[in-house]
Amino acid sequence: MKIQFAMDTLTTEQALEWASQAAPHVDILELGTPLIKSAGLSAVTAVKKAHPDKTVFADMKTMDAGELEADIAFKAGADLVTILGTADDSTIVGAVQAARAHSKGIVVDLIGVRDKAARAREVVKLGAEFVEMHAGLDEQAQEGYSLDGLLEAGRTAQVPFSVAGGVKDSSIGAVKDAGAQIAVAGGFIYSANDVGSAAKKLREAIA
Ligand SMILES: O=C([C@H](O)CO)[C@H](O)[C@H](O)COP(=O)(O)O
Repeated sequence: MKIQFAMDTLTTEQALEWASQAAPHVDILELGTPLIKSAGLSAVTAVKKAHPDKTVFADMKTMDAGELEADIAFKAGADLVTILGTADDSTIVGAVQAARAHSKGIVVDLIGVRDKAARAREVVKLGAEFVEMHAGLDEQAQEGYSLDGLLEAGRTAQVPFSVAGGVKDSSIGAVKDAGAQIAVAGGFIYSANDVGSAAKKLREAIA
């Protein structure tokens, strides 16, 4: 299973610092939505330039104009770009067209989708590379939140998936056992005193 580091920060400088600390232990470097909104797509270009060997993931969370938004992210250096699962099918199809033109991939983020397993099957048929079973930061803050619902959706969907929603060293094993291709971790890594050690801890937990 691959590990994706979600860098939810507001500056390119911070992202570059975190990326260099975590890079030896992760496979995918994600530019979080707040970072892209704050710094722009030049942040994607900077991270790809610093880490050409890593898969660079632009968390655009696009809801409309799929082809246009995916195209500008790929041109900036992204290898994978997210479209929201709540978007119209035509938005996803447009984004997939852009991905094919660049020989890159579209990931459909299922944040806010009630029946994630059913929508996962639909969007993979539309050409998504994989889906992200995702509970966002606001959902995670609610009382009683757990990863279990995401893992169950992944198990039943029968399509390639990642899991994002507060993954940490104590839960990454369950993500692997559920059959995920990728575990996404943001806060667990970037909130640690030592970003590199936190990323290493995740890798060791699934070794
Ligand atoms: O996508 C995310 C969120 O919507 C804010 O942009 C996070 O990057 C994703 O949830 C992973 O971060 P953690 O939940 O902190 O592990």
